[in-house]
Amino acid sequence: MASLSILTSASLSSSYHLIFTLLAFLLSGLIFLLTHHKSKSRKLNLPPGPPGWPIVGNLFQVARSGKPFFEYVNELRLKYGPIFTLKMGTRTMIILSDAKLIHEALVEKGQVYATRPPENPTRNIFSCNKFTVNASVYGPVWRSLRRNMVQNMLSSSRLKEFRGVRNNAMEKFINRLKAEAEANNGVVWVLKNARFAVFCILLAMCFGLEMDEETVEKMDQIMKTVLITLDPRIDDYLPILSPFFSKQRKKALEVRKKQIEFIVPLIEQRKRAIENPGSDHSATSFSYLDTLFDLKVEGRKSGPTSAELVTLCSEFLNGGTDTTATAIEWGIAQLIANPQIQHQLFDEITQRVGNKRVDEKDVEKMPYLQAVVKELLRKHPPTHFSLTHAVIEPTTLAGYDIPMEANVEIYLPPIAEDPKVWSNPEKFDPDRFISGGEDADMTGVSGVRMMPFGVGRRICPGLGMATVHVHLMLARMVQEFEWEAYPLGKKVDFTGKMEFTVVMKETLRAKIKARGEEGK
Ligand code: HEM
Repeated sequence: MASLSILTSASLSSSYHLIFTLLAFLLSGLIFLLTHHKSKSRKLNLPPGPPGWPIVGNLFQVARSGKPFFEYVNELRLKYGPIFTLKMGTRTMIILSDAKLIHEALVEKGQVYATRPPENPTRNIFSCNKFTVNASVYGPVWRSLRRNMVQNMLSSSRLKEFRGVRNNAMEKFINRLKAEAEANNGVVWVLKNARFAVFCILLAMCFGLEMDEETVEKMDQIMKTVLITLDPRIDDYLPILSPFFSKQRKKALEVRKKQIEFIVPLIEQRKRAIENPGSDHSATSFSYLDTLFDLKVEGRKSGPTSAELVTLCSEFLNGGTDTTATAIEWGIAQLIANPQIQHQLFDEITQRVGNKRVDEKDVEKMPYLQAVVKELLRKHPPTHFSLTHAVIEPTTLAGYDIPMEANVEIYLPPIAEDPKVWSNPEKFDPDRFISGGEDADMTGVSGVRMMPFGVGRRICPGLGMATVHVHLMLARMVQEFEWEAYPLGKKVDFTGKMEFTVVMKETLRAKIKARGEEGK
């Protein structure tokens, strides 16, 4: 979620295999030395285990496997169980994938596990030395930034104030889908359009300015370039190699400069609009920026600098865009693969709202829609890893030492697919939450069963807003259109691919048919 590049660990994307495979062979000797030196000197207090214990994989092996990182981790999990260690160059990664262990760490010992590990130099450029909610270490800066974001933007009362923004974005979204379908024989791209709709909502909330499509596209382009620049590189794991990456560092600084040059004028525009009320017709009543201009950060005399404002706005935009759009893509894929679920959802919408457009207030009267969204987030958590955690002091978990310098990675999918907890976990079955009586508490307070938003002190603060967006978008999409596979009859391929989030490997194209006036 997670890094303004919010999803630090999740962005260990398959793309880095290419770089790794080339470089790793040359560097294998070096890695071997580093790995062995570190594992001997760390003196982990661990129970006896198979050969190679406690470190079950390293950078070289990950690269050599040629597999996406999450697939590699999943194989190790099946072999070594719910807690194991990878030595990724100079970094120690402890991977957790068991609900009880995660509850113990993130909820019961929440404060101990509430910090973040040091960032690499590229990330530091974009996070202004960790001046964001997601990257800041557990302490006064994190508390001030998070409190501000939650209380002033994401609380349920604040969220209601942006209902108009969401309704506008939904109308644009439906019209874009209609126009694309008209131009392409009824065929539309799902992720791209969903992404655009969420991005428009977040932009309006963030800057308090109505933007034309060109500005939105430009901003989107910049955000994507930033995310690509933040993709992990081999020198993140072996800093000794950083002199070989000076070109990439220079490029990162250029991208940062462009980002600042594009966003600062928008910040200035918002400032002028607040200082001279009524002077700017594109200005709306309230925005995230307004809360940041006067932000008091514990332990600091002055408010955020321009560069820090750019970083905080980017965090707000990135945190909720790809994550939400990814959920929509998987959701529509499941509705296509399960037409009876789509029918049942459409029936509920028609019964509850009749001829009018679904509004977010209607969602509470729609138990089946709620069940579909829960099942979607259980079966397809948009990120397969939570953000990387670290401990504020050395501790132990299940008898393992957890040292302060370790990256604690939470691998999410096995939790929501545990057959001890879920009946028939493979099946996409919203009814499990209705007649099946299963429970989907996503906060993990009383026990972890599924955790698409993380749990504990660093749980995603956007949980409430994201679920409003997913409910509303899915409901509007199903109310307006019937969704079918493209080409017609094609079986949906549910293989995932790790990018910033875990998207569908075969980007979803769907055939849509307007439902006609009687359906609205
Ligand atoms: C379906 C949509 C979303 C998903 C699946 C999601 C998922 C996550 C996850 C897994 C984390 C990491 C939690 C941890 O560190 O243990 C996270 C953190 C975070 N998310 Fe989200 N997120 C979503 C939407 C949003 C939205 C809409 C926003 C705000 C605009 C947002 C802002 C953040 C922030 C700021 C953090 C860092 C929290 C901290 O470190 O204290 N997310 N999210």
